[in-house]
Amino acid sequence: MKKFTCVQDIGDLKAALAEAFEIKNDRFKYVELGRNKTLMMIFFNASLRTRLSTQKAATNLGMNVIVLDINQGAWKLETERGVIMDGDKPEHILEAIPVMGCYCDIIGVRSFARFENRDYDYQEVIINQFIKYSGRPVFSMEAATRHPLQSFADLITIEEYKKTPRPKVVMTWAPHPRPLPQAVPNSFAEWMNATDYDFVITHPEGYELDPAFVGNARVEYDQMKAFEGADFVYAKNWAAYTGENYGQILSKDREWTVGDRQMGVTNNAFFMHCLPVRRNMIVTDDVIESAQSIVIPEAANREISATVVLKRMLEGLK
Ligand SMILES: CCC[C@H](NC(=O)CCC(=O)O)C(=O)O
Ligand SMILES: NC(=O)OP(=O)(O)O
Repeated sequence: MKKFTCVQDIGDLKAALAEAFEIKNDRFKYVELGRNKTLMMIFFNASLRTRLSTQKAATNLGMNVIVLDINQGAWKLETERGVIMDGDKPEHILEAIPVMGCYCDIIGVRSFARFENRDYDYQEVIINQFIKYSGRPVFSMEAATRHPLQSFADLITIEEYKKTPRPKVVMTWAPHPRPLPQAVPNSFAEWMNATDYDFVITHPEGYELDPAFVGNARVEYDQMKAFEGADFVYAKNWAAYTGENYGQILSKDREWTVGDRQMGVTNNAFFMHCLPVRRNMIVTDDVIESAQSIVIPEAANREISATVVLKRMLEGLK
């Protein structure tokens, strides 16, 4: 595996799930694979789960780990080519990336959408520069349009908890005080569309995601109707994607906050969220603390999804 940025990069999902459950059964099984190999994790944005679970995954495989928070201690980076660098950025990313590649064997990158220009974000400029110039295998730790490590963990979790072969999975928008990226919902939709689940997306009008990610999913503007008979509810906020509204908040309607009212029409659905979550904006205290909430096992599976991806990258180095 030379890159991991999207569902296609993991290949056959059934094989990937089998590998995940094998590793979950013995997470140190491949501890020799990463001996004397170094993972470099580069964060342009904050993180808790990705930072900790990916570092744990690397140690499961016997790797050394270097973590760099680009905005704390490193030189401010110019990311645009052709800019006259007479401002407050002493280093260009096109030098920094190959230099970082000198000190490691595998690179993970977190770089959120900036919401300044939709084309810039959706062309994945930053992570694609790492893929092009680092000389190393690169995986996404959430980029501008996807979060594949999260989505792989979400799939593992649904497979562990589903009670029927083809569960009804509902991804619902929920209100948030800030404009959040479309990366998590895009990625979840991409992975759900790669399964044979009954997948539904529900959100207020104006929050339509990129059709390239929505695919064949059913879109329902009536949240209660969407929740009917659901086996899994996946809640997330995202800012508007369409046209001039890109990156904007169009609604903070707390009728969309997931509570007992909505969960009451489901098929005793499990509640999922990638975390961090704004309680009583996205979901009520009662729902996220209920027996149906699986947000903690979902977060725990981030170690497993990262271990599978790092294992495949290490195998590719041989
Ligand atoms: C894994 C999720 C990362 C990120 N979440 C946030 O930025 C939340 C920040 C906040 O709640 O203020 C997002 O929505 O993409
Ligand atoms: N779900 C997730 O990626 O969490 P962090 O942003 O804390 O890494």
